[in-house]
Amino acid sequence: MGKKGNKRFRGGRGGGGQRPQRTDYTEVPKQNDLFEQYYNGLGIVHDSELDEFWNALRRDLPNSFRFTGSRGHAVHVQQRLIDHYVPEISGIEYDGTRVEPPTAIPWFPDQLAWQMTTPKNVVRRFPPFASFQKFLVSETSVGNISRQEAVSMIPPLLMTIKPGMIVLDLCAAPGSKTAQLIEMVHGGEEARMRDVVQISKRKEAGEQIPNGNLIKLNLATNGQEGDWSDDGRSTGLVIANDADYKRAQMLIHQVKRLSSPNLVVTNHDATMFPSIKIPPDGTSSGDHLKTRYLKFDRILADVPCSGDGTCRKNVNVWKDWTPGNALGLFLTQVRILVRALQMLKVGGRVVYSTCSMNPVENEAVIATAIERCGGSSNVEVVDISDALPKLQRRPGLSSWDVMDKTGRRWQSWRDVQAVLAEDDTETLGRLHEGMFSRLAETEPLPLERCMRIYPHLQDTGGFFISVLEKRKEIRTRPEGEVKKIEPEPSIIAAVDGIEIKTTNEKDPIARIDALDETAPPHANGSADVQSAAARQNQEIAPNKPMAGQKREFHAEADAVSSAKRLRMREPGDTIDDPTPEGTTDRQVQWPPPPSQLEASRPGMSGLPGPTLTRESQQRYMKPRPKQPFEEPFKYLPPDHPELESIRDFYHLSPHFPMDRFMVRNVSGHPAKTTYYTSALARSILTLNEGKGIKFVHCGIKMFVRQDVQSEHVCKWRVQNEGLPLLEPWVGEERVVELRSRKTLRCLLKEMFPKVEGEGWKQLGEIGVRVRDIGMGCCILRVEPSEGEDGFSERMVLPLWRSLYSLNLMLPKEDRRAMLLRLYNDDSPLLDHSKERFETKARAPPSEEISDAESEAEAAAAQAEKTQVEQARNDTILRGEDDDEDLEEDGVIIDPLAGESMVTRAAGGGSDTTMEN
Ligand SMILES: C[S@@+](CC[C@H](N)C(=O)[O-])C[C@H]1O[C@@H](n2cnc3c(N)ncnc32)[C@H](O)[C@@H]1O
Repeated sequence: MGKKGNKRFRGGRGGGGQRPQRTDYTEVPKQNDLFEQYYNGLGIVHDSELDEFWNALRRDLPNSFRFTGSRGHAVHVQQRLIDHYVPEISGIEYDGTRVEPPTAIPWFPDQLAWQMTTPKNVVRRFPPFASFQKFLVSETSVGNISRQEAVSMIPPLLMTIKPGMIVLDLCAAPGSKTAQLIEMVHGGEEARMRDVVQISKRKEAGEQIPNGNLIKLNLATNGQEGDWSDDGRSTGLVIANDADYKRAQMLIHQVKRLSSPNLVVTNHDATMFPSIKIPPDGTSSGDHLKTRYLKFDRILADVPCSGDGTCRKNVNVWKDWTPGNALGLFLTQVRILVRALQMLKVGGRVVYSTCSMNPVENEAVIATAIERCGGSSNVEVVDISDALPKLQRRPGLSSWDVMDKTGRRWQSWRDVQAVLAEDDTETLGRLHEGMFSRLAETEPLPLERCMRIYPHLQDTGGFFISVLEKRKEIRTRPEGEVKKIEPEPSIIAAVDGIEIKTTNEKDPIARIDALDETAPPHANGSADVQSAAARQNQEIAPNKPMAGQKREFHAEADAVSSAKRLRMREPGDTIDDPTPEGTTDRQVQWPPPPSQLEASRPGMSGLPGPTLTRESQQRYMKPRPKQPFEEPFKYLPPDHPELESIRDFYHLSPHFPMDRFMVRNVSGHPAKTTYYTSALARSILTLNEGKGIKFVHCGIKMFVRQDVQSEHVCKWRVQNEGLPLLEPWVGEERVVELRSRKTLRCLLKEMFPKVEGEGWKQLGEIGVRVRDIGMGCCILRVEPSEGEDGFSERMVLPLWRSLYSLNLMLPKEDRRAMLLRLYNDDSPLLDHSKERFETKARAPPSEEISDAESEAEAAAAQAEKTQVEQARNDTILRGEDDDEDLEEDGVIIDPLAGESMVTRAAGGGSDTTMEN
């Protein structure tokens, strides 16, 4: 944990300049006439409930948190809360009344989410809470507890994710929902892997086990069906995307502790999320293998929104609420949802959510997106009334009115058109036909199947969720058909121009572009970096662009359109989809990769190309500002000498795949860190290299280079985050088994306990084993056992044996968290290396020690010193430095330090608020 400076959020999202002051919550009056008038008039709750509704919105939000990680592990941490802290807190009195202890959120499965009404500042400062506060801080810092608003936990629960599924989280930062998705994709993985190892060991021992039905033989998995094709490892994938690069980095930090090799993080505008190539399926079409693009089983569209449902924690909502906030986000929300539906498999589901209560951002978006996708025969609003039965909810709205930016209410688009005849475009600037309810239609959508959560129902924030299922491949209607009443803004006009042009084209590829256009490019060519909100503001800018500007946008957009056409004509590429061309997903890529721009220049491709102005060429060719260079992902050949040395030293089973290791540097040489990814992640990274897709993260650290003094010791030490995946396949030669609580406590508490001389005798049941095991990295395996001195939980930890001592290679914060949880011990750690080095420095040179002996000793001392430094680096890298980064982004490690875990940032959401 960082020690530098005050960890309380000081506002701002980095990027230089002065940090804004933190809002003094007591100073913001919780009152806003338009806000109250709009929702009172909408009738979203019965008149008799209105007082309760507004009173709840004005109260502070309870603190809620979730136990994270694999289910088995999360349950152990949760048990500590139940057994120890709940009884302890129940006895505390504050201000003369008994404190309410934390309670499990009733609708969340397995009691893995909790909430507490005691104010944060009381928990932080009132001494009787000190040990509970320490538990929360410690478990949060190591990632076992994640502070998350209760309603924000709902969308992933409605995604019905099964291990092995391909999942996309389109607006993912800061990542609290992504973390839930990752956990689901990895569900049951550890148990499956252990079973596979057991079975292969039994086979090796000569037992006759019939091939095929491994499930029947399972021990740990207890007959669980599912993701067995990769020796039990999860084959699923989570792609987490955010348009904001800094927030994408926050997300990476947030989910790092889950150590998923099945996670890929991208940085794109979701309205034009690029299509991702996957390997051909082996069937051929004519002379060529078909190019295939990734389609998703599940997509989460937790879109940027006005966030008025978060006013219990973001008090500025009271101050800043205007009807224009929602109106300004509508188009972006529709585009994101349409793009999600395009990328979905038939039978797959999109979960759309916002933390806004405004129907313009919710039901209107659902209806407009479904309409654009061809109606309810193509996309169904799923009935989720049976899901999460204990969750109090209200049905989606079927009719509503829309408040324009002056506060005037409109019942229907027809009313707007009537006034439009009088040319009142200034006031009505942001209204769109799609924002209005369609109750008058012959077959209205079953919007009551959407889910609305109001603050007074179960003391939460306000929230909206809808689950959509794709029934058929879709042909999206061009956005231009959704009429707007304002003068055409620049970019939209440009794209509409392209659409009209291309719709008349005979070329089917051009028609695909025309039919499927979901979002216009940005005026400044940096679509992916700019937030949708900022872009939206640009699009609805009332002023017409200057004529010159407009022409340039046409030229740029034409360039892209042409580049897309070229790309689709790559040799061997055919669209791998049985439905007619033009009806399905297409590639969206902005800006096009330089190679395509090269090819799109007149005369380069043999196809008619656009003429780019010099200025726009420069804009595409030069690196875009604020986009840090991402190191490439370079996979190592499985027979790379470094990998062979690893395989031999750790006696890795042949079942462990050696073709999924990669490094992140241009040379592709394993210099410092070797990462591991899932097979699908590898295919995606390699097939899409250089295609303009901005991958910003993938892979877990599996091995880190370590200085060693003996040539027989492997230079690659196992990282804790890679251990759960590797450990089942490591040979017994490098494993130390521990059974006693006392021994583990000693290893956690003491850094570098002595093994040399008689030191090993102090190390209990592992003493002889660690005395005799060769130097280098090994694995400490803690098996659960009955009895007082045993463990209820299985654990695996990296251990380093040097000539003199032994050391758990864990960051200090992990040691402390485990000591507190397993032993209720928060006394300081002991570092034996210091005293040993000091003693050695004081000792007079001994005449009896031979040169060879003293050389060996010096080498060993040096190795041990390196170990100490490495151990400290681990702590710094995973604790202090990261923490410093987080501070920059306004993330607070203290779990009770407010949901401003992340600062206000473009995007809104239950974890953030929209800046308008
Ligand atoms: C409501 S927040 C998402 C919260 C997140 N799902 C979570 O649970 O932690 C919305 C996010 O959308 C991002 N965003 C805004 N416009 C976007 C766009 N056009 N494409 C992708 N992401 C966008 C914002 O940067 C913000 O991080």
